[in-house]
Amino acid sequence: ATKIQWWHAMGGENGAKLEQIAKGFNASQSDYEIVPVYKGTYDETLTGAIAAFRAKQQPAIVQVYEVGTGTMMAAQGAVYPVYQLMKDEGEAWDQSKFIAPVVGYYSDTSGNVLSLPFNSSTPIMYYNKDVFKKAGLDPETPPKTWAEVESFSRTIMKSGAAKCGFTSAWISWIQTENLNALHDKPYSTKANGFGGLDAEFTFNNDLTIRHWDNLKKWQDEGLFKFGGPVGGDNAPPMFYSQECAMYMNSSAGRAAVINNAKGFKVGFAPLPFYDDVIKQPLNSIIGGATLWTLKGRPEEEYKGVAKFFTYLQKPEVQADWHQFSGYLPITEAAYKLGQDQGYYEKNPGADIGIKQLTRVTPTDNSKGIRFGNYVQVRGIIDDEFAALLGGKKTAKEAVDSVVARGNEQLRDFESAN
Ligand SMILES: O=P(O)(O)OC[C@H](O)CO
Repeated sequence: ATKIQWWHAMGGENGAKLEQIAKGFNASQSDYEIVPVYKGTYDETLTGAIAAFRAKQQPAIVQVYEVGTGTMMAAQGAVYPVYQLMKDEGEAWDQSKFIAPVVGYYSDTSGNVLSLPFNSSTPIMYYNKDVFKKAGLDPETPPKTWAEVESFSRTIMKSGAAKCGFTSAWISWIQTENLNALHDKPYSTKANGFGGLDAEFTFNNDLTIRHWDNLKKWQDEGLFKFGGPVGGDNAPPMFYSQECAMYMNSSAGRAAVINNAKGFKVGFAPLPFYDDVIKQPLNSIIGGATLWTLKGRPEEEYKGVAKFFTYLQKPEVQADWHQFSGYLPITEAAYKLGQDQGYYEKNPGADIGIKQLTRVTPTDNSKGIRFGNYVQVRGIIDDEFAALLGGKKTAKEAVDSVVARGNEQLRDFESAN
């Protein structure tokens, strides 16, 4: 069989499941063998794939997180657009199968989806129902607003039910990018970067500054515990050990929550918002990743890639992956299959992400973001957030600095492309 490398960034429960999916495809035919290779975090996987391409060592398939989309789209000589691949290899391709927010996020200016949607997510809030009960809070009523997150956290701590109110993974994705989308604030000019490489960041607005300032104050009071840079790997254990009562992370944290949050009941809720800024928050934006096909591999591999991509779109494969991991059902058929199976009734909260993502028609501010060099910008966000938490900068200084340094990255990318 022709071997086809699939570089990916899925560790833990979801990584094991991804390997099963590859095995499922390999067992379904004998011409091709998909070989999954774990390359570390999303930024390590993307950086590694770019280096490999330059060295002519690239895999046929690489999983790239949503914020790497701008970089991949600009790398025209390196990527083989999925719609083109499927056409060339005679495989069926119908973009209307995918849910609208996914198509919107991954289409080029002509409306073509360039990479295969595979694992789209959106951030949600997980909370410990037992701790809520112990603190005298209603376990069926999670906080809706940031004011409630603050007051519930204080109640929880004062009652001794838990040591910390809340933690969060991904300060960049959840507490900065999604924060602005939910409140209908532009993240940059040019429709959050969808309108061109000459976009400039503008998210150093009152909302971001106020929120970062609150996070610093809440940290100092002990209500909030920082989960660490990049994805915030320290956040999940603080929730599993019942140290923090609430926890914001990707909907795809679900599999690990189910596996690790032992001995207490978990509730699922939408992300909180500031109700004096917006009465009803907009949709959250998607995260997770898509599968990009890279050029320059032997011709026979591409037929196998196309067949594998057809396999991944099967409703039963997609629904199984979604239900196991917490990634969204990214095709309408996979969502419907789950409904017909009674999955959402049997698993309350499993559809929080999809509902939050599709609750309104997205505006230019909530459709997503698209920038080059965004791996670097995420690094700058983490740097400046650390400076804020360490008391070296005020929230305004930190956020202004992210925007100034981030804009340098955008200008570098613009001149190189
Ligand atoms: O944890 P994931 O896979 O849902 O991804 C989270 C963010 O989208 C990464 O940018």
